[in-house]
Amino acid sequence: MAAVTENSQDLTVTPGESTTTAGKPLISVRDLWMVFGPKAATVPNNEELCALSRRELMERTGNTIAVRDISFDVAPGEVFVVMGLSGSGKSTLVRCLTRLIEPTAGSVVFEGENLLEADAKRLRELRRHKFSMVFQNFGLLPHRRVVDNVAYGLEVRGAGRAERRERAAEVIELVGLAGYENSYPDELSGGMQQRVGLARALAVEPDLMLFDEPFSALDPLIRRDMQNEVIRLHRELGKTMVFITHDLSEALKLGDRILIMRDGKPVQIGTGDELVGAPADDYVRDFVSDVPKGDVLTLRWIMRPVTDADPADGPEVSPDTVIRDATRLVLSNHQPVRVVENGAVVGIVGHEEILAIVAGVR
Ligand SMILES: Nc1ncnc2c1ncn2[C@@H]1O[C@H](COP(=O)(O)OP(=O)(O)OP(=O)(O)O)[C@@H](O)[C@H]1O
Repeated sequence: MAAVTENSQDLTVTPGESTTTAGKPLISVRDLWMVFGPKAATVPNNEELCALSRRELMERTGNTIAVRDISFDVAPGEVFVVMGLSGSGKSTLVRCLTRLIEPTAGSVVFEGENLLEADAKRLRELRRHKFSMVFQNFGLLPHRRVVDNVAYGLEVRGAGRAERRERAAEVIELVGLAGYENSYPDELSGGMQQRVGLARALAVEPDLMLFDEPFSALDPLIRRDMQNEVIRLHRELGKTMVFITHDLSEALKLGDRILIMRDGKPVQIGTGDELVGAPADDYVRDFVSDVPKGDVLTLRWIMRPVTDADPADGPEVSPDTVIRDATRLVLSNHQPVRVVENGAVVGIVGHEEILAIVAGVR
C-alpha cells in the first residue's frame, strides 16, 4: 500500500494502515491500480517499470499508470472528495469504483461485496439500484422533458409510469425545480440543468452518489449555489458521496475527507484541517498555501499546553471551534481562553496564538 498520511479524530489511526474509517465502510478500496495500454497487468508487479516516469513508461511499454496503488475507505454518509490537477487520475479512480473502467489490480468492496468478482448481470443490478453519477456535462437527454429525464433511471429499472411520475415529482421539488417539469433541457440555464442531473441521480435512491466535477462548467455564483445545494441535500438525505474536483475551496467546503492525488498516486488523505494544518509534503503544502488558515483550522491546532500560571476561570471554548469563530472572543478578553473537552481543560488560547494565525506567521 502506498504511504498515505492521515490523522483524523474520527478514524482508526494505525500506522501503515491509516486509510480506514472507524465503523464499517460502505466502500473499501485496496491496492487499486489502473494501467492503460498493452500488457497492463504486468506493470503493477514490476518494480522497475513502476519506478519509471510517465513519459519513460509510455516510451518503453506504451502504458500509462492512471491510478497507482490506492487504498481508502468511505464511511456510510461520508462526503469523500478526490482532488488533484488535470491528469492526476481522479476520473479513472472513480470510474474504477463502479467498474465503468475495469481496474488492472486491487479490490473494491462495496457493502461487503467484492465488485471485481461481480458478473455482468450483478453489475447492471448494482448500477441501477445502488450507484448514481452526476456528470460535468450534465448528461441529459435533450429530447426528453425534465420529468422524463429525472425518471430515466427508474424507467431503466422497469418501474411503472405512475411510480416514476410520483418519485420524479418528489425529487424535482427537492432540488427546487417545481414548475419546470415539462421544460426541455435546452430551455434551462446550466445551473438548472445540473439540478436536473442531481434530481435524476437522487430519483433512484442510490446508496452511493458519484460526482465527476459536476460544477466545473458553471459560473462562480451558480457554482456556489450548487455547492450549497449539495450540502443541503447531504444534510437532509445523508447520502454517501464521492466527489471529484480540482478546486481546493470546493473540496474544503464539501469534503468530510479529501484524497489528494498526484500522477495517479495518493499523496494525502485527511480532513480539510489536516491537509491545511499538517500537509504531508511540499506538494500539498503548496496546494493549501493560499487557504486562510483561520477559516479552516480549529483551536485544537493552535492551543498551547496549560501551565500553572494560566487562569482557573474565564471563558471556555471547544477545541473544535474554528479559529475565525473564536477570534472575537479571545481578542476581547484580557486573559487567555480555556479550551475544554469532556469537562477537562486541554489547552489555552490567548492573543498570541490567534494573532500568529491572523498575521499568517504560524
Ligand atoms: N482511455 C485511456 N487510455 C489511455 N490513457 C488514459 C485513458 N484515460 C485516461 N488516461 C490517462 O490516465 C491519466 C489520468 O487521467 P484521468 O482522466 O483519470 O485524470 P483526471 O485527474 O480525471 O483529469 P481531468 O481533471 O483532466 O479529467 C492521464 O494521463 C490520462 O491521459
